[in-house]
Amino acid sequence: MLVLEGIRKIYGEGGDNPVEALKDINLEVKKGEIFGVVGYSGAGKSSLIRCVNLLEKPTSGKVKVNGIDLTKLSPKELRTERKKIGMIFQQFNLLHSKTAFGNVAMPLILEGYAKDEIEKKVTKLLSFVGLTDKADHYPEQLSGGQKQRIGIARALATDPHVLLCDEATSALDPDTTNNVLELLKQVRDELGITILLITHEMNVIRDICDRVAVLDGGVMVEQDSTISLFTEPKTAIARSFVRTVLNDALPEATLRKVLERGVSNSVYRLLYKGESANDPLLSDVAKKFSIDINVIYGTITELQGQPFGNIIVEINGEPSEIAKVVDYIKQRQVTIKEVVPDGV
Ligand SMILES: Nc1ncnc2c1ncn2[C@@H]1O[C@H](COP(=O)(O)OP(=O)(O)OP(=O)(O)O)[C@@H](O)[C@H]1O
Repeated sequence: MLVLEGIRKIYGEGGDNPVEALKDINLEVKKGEIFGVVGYSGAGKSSLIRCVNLLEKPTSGKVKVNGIDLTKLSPKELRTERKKIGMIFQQFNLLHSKTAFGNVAMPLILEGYAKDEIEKKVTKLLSFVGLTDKADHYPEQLSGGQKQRIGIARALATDPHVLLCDEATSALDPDTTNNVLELLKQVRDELGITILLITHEMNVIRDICDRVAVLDGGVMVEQDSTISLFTEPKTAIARSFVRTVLNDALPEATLRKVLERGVSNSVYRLLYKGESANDPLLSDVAKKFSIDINVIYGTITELQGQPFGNIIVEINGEPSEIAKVVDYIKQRQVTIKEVVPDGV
């Protein structure tokens, strides 16, 4: 549905201080998917999302929407194709002189829709975003969450196939963020719209994204399903993002203390996904093997509606018996990794 091929963006090319903001970005967002790009400030997120609708022209590379390469189109053709791409912004970008109704109507007025058609469409969109009663309110009379709902309704006015979200919840408090994320899920589930979002907030990725890419210094360093990235991040930067919402690092001092307790103990991290999170694994292990097992730390959260357990245990026993336990746990579809001092 949305394909980026070899996207590079260099600001000030040919000048004294060129900035290479994007370096060979390749990604494919499937129809009906919610895809998140996460990165720290300056990673290139805004450049990337602006390259998708050609608000920023990529220095090289292709941007394909439904197989059409937008970089090859004439200005007129691009105007037509752009209607298939809606966008919402961190600061909402509403017109202050227009009511909620007027803001949502704006793209339709620009498209030359008839008055009764506009009336019908805007009424439907305001109802979809739950703000029918705010139709006559001006932006300054709306809360941040309501403004973003109006922004979403406006973006949907031209029936886009893709919705781009530029830090759409970064200006909102946690409760309002959840409400707006729920609405974005509804946009995907009920209207079948594909969503590409950029954010620096890992909770946004955890709560609504099917897949995620990590951007660092203009390079896409990791790309995976959300559940895999949370459970098995491969790069240090992905791990640090995951830890902003799942603070699962065992303090070094605690780890050393546990390891100093006995000569024959080891510490392991167990990661349970999906159904296996509900298995009584630890009590099975304690019954089957001649070891002692103690939980040092444990959480169970939800990722993509599936339970995800992250537990750190101390296992006391003979090394050969511990090795058998590790094998047994692996067979139960649970990831098990030894935790060592100064490890990750
Ligand atoms: N118009 C511009 N001219 C020159 N350099 C730019 C321009 N826009 C962005 N940059 C540079 O490109 C790099 C990536 O910036 P970008 O805004 O895309 O990152 P970001 O991840 O969105 O950061 P933030 O979250 O802070 O907005 C930065 O080094 C930035 O200074």
